[in-house]
Amino acid sequence: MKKQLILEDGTVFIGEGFGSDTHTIGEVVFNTGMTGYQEVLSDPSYCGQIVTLTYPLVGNYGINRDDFEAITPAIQGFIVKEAASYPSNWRSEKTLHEYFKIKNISGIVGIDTRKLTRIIRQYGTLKGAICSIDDNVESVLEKLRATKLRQDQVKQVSTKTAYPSPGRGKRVVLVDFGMKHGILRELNKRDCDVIVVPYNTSAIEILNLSPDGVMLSNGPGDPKDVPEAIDIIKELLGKIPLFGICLGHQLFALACGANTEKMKFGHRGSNHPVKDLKTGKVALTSQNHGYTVEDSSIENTRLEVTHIALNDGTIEGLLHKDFPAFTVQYHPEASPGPEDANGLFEQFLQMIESEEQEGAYKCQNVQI
Ligand SMILES: NC(=O)CC[C@H](N)C(=O)O
Repeated sequence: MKKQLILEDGTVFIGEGFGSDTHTIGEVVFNTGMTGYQEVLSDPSYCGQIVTLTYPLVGNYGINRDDFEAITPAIQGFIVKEAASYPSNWRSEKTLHEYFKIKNISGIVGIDTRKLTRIIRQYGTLKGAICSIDDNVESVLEKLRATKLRQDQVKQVSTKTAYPSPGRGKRVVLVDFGMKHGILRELNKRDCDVIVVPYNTSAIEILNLSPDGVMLSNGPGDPKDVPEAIDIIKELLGKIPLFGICLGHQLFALACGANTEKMKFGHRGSNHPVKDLKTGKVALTSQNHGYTVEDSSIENTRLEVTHIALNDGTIEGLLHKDFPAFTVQYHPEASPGPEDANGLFEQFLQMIESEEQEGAYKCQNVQI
């Protein structure tokens, strides 16, 4: 079935449909990774977004049972240049088309994704619709422009109930704002005894689980749409070691009095260079974000900028000057992408260890 991709600036692309035939509207964003499409399409941070990949060949190694970042994908649609009909890999169980059909997600193939990316880079992130070739462009455009994108994505993708992911090491409460399972895998790999909790779990409930440290996960949407999470982090700060990733980093910054702003087209890919300002070392990182911590807002806080993006100088890492807490805008768990920054999980565990030795952050005064 032929489909069209209509952008809010009026551009129309014609392509072939794959997956579900449902019409879909979302924010169109591009990812520059050359591999890792399965992790991208299942990353909950893309909730509400239609993703295009700049790399032209997609689906070559199929879809397997192991590489999901979440079991239920939250993306709104997928735009590719070429989707492999005959994947070749021993782990492959389905084609992209079969998977999208089962999950009822709309895809479009045969699109000039480089042209599309140039439009997004020039215009900024914009709304788009994937619909049937028979739909009237003017009426789709009218609907598209009138559509207000949802603001409750974190609520949509966060777990509804807490669950354990056991280990024999440090006890970590992982707050799920739309967690990529890669984060949980990295913690479990280091033998952490993890309890994953919903995004709106109160600070008291978290502390009553007697964690040694708290992780703030990645997640979709604008951090300012989750004020309850900002309040929870404010309460946790200084009581327990904290480590935040991506949305967790942005929420932490807001909780510490800094500000966040929307970027023109964001950072999404697995090849973003980030500089550690202390060591001068550069790591290649996996990224997926459309918001950033505003540079000038750091001045009046107790935060120190530890990392910056080499492509545009935006903030990529923060450290609290008074309390054991640090966060990064990029993804040390990779999935997909380079593992240069993987050591941050060790850094988190070392931070917990040294706080324990000092005996400073044993949760005193917590009411049960
Ligand atoms: N991966 C993430 O956690 C993304 C954070 C936030 N939703 C953004 O787009 O900036």
